[in-house]
Amino acid sequence: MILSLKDVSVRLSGLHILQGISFDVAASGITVLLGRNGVGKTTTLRAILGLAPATGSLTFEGQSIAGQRTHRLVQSGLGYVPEDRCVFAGLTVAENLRLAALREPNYDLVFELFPVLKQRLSQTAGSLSGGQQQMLSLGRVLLNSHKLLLVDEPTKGLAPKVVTEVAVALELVSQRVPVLLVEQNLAVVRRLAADAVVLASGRVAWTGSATTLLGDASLTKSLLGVGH
Ligand SMILES: Nc1ncnc2c1ncn2[C@@H]1O[C@H](COP(=O)(O)OP(=O)(O)OP(=O)(O)O)[C@@H](O)[C@H]1O
Repeated sequence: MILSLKDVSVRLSGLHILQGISFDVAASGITVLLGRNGVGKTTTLRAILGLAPATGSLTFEGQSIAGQRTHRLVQSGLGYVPEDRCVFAGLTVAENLRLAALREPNYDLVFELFPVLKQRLSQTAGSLSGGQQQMLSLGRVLLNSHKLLLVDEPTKGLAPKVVTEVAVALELVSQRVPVLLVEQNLAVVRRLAADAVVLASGRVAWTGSATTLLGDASLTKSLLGVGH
């Protein structure tokens, strides 16, 4: 495992959003974090990154990271792709990438994974399709070497064909770097995820293989409230 949470709690505005959650993230492939709307998935990612005030134990590569400042966590190898596709709409693809680049950016990797970005370097990011913007968002993080990526709902609001493109992109990314993925689209989860963690009412309600979870219709319905 690369990341471990033990008894992590978060209170926001007096509400006990995460109530002592524990789970591990595998050192390779994709671990998917699931749960109904508002259950605390984004808050979990924010707690890992030091962006939400958490108590409990957080261990990254065997070292405690509880209470560490966000910039230190990023320096030590945590990458974050937030839900809102943080691209600068008025800047070109090349400019977006240049702004994200730290020491020794790996443009070759980004262009190998997402050739479309190389073809559209001089196009403004705002005029890219939703899927292309998501690839730019992932590309901006992948320019710099990370040991674990936290990716929040990358397929949200995308058309079905584009969802598949982003899923393929994530699959390629996960061959290079492990990913903790928040994803609501169960077809994407089925395609990508080896391990699943389900949150419910601020707690971990289930952990196991995504295939097992999605293969059990009544479990999926009771945990996620959806049939499939
Ligand atoms: N800064 C905040 N102050 C107060 N409450 C908050 C704050 N941020 C989030 N919350 C609440 O915490 C709960 C969990 O939110 P969070 O965004 O983590 O859920 P989520 O599982 O990612 O939801 P979704 O699937 O809808 O994106 C929600 O009820 C939300 O309203």
